[in-house]
Amino acid sequence: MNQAPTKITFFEWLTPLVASGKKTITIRDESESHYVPGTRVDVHTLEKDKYVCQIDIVSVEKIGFDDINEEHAAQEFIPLEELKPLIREIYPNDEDFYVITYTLVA
Ligand SMILES: CC(=O)Nc1ccn([C@H]2C[C@H](O)[C@@H](CO)O2)c(=O)n1
Repeated sequence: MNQAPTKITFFEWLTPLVASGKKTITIRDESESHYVPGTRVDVHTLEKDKYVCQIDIVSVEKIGFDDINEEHAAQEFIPLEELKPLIREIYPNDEDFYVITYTLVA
């Protein structure tokens, strides 16, 4: 049986939003969707693998690209008109994504 992942990376420029508790979701492709609700995960920067903080995974829910909306943007703490192009840039060929909801560990 596969183990639940214990680490997630974010672009360095996004990590202050995660560490402050302002950003409460991330939208990833299938390859990064295997987080398990109820587990605790270490946040690192993607670029330098620097430890940032810990988060608890709340839920992992499948979503289509076209269904990403203002509510997701608010939870991402990124304007929707920036969020959707960013996701397209990271994942140019995907239509199905996963909303990973988490809480910051104090
Ligand atoms: C390896 C990789 O893809 N890392 C990612 C992917 C996405 N993000 C952020 C960017 C947006 O806030 C959301 C939407 O995908 O997640 C990231 O920080 N690192």
